[in-house]
Amino acid sequence: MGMIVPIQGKTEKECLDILKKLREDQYFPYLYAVELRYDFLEKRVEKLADFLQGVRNLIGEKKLIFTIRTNRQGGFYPFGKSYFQENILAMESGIPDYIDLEVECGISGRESWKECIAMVKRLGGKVIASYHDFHRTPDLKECEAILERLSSYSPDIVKMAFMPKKQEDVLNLLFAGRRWRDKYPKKELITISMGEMGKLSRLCGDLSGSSHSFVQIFGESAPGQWKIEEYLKLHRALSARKGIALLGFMGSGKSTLAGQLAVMGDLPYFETDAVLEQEFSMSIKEYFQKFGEESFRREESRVLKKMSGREMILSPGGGIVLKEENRNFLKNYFFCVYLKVSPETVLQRLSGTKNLRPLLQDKMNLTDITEMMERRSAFYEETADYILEGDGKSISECLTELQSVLLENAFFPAQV
Ligand SMILES: Nc1ncnc2c1ncn2[C@@H]1O[C@H](COP(=O)(O)OP(=O)(O)O)[C@@H](O)[C@H]1O
Ligand SMILES: O=C(O)C1=C[C@@H](OP(=O)(O)O)[C@@H](O)[C@H](O)C1
Ligand SMILES: [Mg+2]
Repeated sequence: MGMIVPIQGKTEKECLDILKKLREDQYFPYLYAVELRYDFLEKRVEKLADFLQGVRNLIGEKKLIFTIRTNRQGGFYPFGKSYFQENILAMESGIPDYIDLEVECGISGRESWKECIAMVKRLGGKVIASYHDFHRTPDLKECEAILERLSSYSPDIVKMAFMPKKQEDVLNLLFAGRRWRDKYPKKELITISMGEMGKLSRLCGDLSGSSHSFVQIFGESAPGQWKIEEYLKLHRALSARKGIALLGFMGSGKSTLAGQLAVMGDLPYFETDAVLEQEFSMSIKEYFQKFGEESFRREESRVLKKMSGREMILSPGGGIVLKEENRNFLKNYFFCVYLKVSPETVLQRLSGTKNLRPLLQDKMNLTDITEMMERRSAFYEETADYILEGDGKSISECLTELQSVLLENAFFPAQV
């Protein structure tokens, strides 16, 4: 789960000062995004593009969420026509990555939201369709209906935050999110049960399907937010997904990158192939010759199932995703990165290698590699939490990208 820090300065200068402090903070590399709560500003910003550029200069490549929380949904901005205008103006600067748009469910005016969302997208922005109630939690059925209504606007992220009055409220919200996420596994979701009672909801995204959590460094923007240092520790302890798995076709660089990543993160490193080679005292090539692929796949799955519950870097064989049970296991226990490369890259990297893959023995040509890759690529994509486009990137470029993705998803070991 990626951590998002809200910025709530009352003036432009205060926001920029907070961001300067944030940039120097030891936890800055761990952030997924910074949320600028525009409604906290006491005065409308005259030169919004300049202000946002100042923000961007301070946060570098971190994602920026521009949020105007209105007085209808727990914020300070008076709802009206200018709500849409300010959001569009912000996006016209081309600087925010996301615009948070409060979507009113069950009232007329759907067209205004649709228009605004279309405009944000046309300007190159992404949309978080959000819905908050700081006083209550709707029942399970209504939570589910709200999620459907929010997703009917085709936003990039759906966000729902409610205040619980009883324990059941927390569970209902989480359950509604879980069901929604199972229905739309590739869509992103943030579900929050607020206050002390709901604090667990901010930590258990693996269970509830929630992708990100708002945390505090300089004070909370909504009740129940964890302090970043608490969040990092607790999330790691509670999450079933403790490992990091590198997936991809033969030659995509799994073994190479996993080995180096393990050193960088001081983590144990496992290769399903190496475990099997040791167990059977023979190379993978010899195993294929003696026992065939079917037997190899059985043994490979067996070894994989032993790899849960520990922090580690895992480099499985490229064919691990062929079995559904393996894909599910990987999704449940690992943050999965798909190293995506073209058939040309595979051919170039594996031609002349001593470690000849048995499945490519008579197939070291573009046509056969392409065909085999096409049979697998949907499985890699389905299993991946992140896709790293590897063509043309050096090993060290891949490592740098991997490290920041893992930090931003609270997966790399805390060095703080
Ligand atoms: N980013 C990269 N750029 C260039 N060569 C690479 C890169 N990553 C891996 N390689 C090389 O490609 C070959 C296959 O890499 P390997 O890690 O064994 O892949 P896999 O485990 O996915 O089959 C090795 O010779 C390795 O040095
Ligand atoms: O893709 C595959 O089916 C295989 C990939 C190999 O590992 P690498 O992906 O590390 O080459 C190895 O497990 C075996 O030869 C089968
Ligand atoms: Mg390998």
